[in-house]
Amino acid sequence: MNERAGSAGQSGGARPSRQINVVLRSHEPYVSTGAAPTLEPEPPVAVKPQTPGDPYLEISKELDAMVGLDNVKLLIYEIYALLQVSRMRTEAGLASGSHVYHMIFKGNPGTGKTTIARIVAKLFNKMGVLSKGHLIEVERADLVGEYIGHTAQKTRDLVRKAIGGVLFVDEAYSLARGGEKDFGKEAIDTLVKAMEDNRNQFVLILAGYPLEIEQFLMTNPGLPSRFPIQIEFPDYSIDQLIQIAELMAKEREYTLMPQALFKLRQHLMAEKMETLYSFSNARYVRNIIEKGFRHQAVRLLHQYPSASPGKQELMAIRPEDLRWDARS
Ligand SMILES: Nc1ncnc2c1ncn2[C@@H]1O[C@H](COP(=O)(O)OP(=O)(O)OP(=O)(O)O)[C@@H](O)[C@H]1O
Repeated sequence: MNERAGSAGQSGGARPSRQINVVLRSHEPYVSTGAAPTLEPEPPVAVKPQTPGDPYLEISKELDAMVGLDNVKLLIYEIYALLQVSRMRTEAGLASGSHVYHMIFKGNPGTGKTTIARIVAKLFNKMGVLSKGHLIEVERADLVGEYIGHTAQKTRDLVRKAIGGVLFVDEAYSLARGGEKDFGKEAIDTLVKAMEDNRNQFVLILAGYPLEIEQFLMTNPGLPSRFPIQIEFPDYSIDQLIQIAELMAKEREYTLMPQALFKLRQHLMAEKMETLYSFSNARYVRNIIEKGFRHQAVRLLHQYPSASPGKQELMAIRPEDLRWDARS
């Protein structure tokens, strides 16, 4: 289990740098399709410029730093807009309604689900929906126990820890894999009860591979209606993976040299084709880049045994630094 706190600091600053031009049908704002929705004769949903102190400002900076995911970014903006308008409606003496924010994240490994869950937790905290805005990330082994009653206890303890934040259950479908007699069923029942008992006190996000999550929801007919927000995280294209690699390098003040980028692109094309659904997208790229930093360090120590190689060389990731054999 991982606990990852989402910071709750306020930000000031300028207008947002981007505008989302995806068009959604107004009657289906909560289900993202992953692909750009088909066009309707409606004006595009545009992100309103934020004023300093606007809670969305910091969130939008974090979202902008992520490559692609336009459908996800749009949905998060819609949630923000709904929360803002609910607040205004309350102030105007109108019914603001009680909304349910439990979510399903469908996507292959490394498509950004956990990162977005953390941003969602922060948004809800800044908007006053969640008191803490932290993320408790769990998987089957954290929830399921070894004897009767153990599972319910373990699950309840984790829900308690998640109060005020988000409980993120990765590979949620594995809870249903053993059928009726499995303790996973007890974990699901306990989670459902906790959603009723602790209304609006935590947000539950179930995440996993698209097909398996679909099957999971089908075998639990009571579940889908409890998760009104479903988001698809598409696999990244090769161009997006390259952009992500460049971003990861830039964040650490490294530069991927053109030949290194070419080598990486060739490798990603082959790897993606070979591994298909098990390809771990941005996580795979992160691993290669981080190994690249280590290989570069060893190379530089050998090439420049007695002096600093200089700033440019310290930054340059060359093709020989990017390796993907078992040893690398
Ligand atoms: N769109 C993106 N732009 C930049 N970096 C990204 C993007 N998506 C993911 N990453 C990075 O890739 C890594 C893996 O992302 P993350 O853990 O959010 O994926 P995940 O879908 O939760 O994976 P898994 O299902 O395997 O747990 C993280 O380091 C994250 O910062």
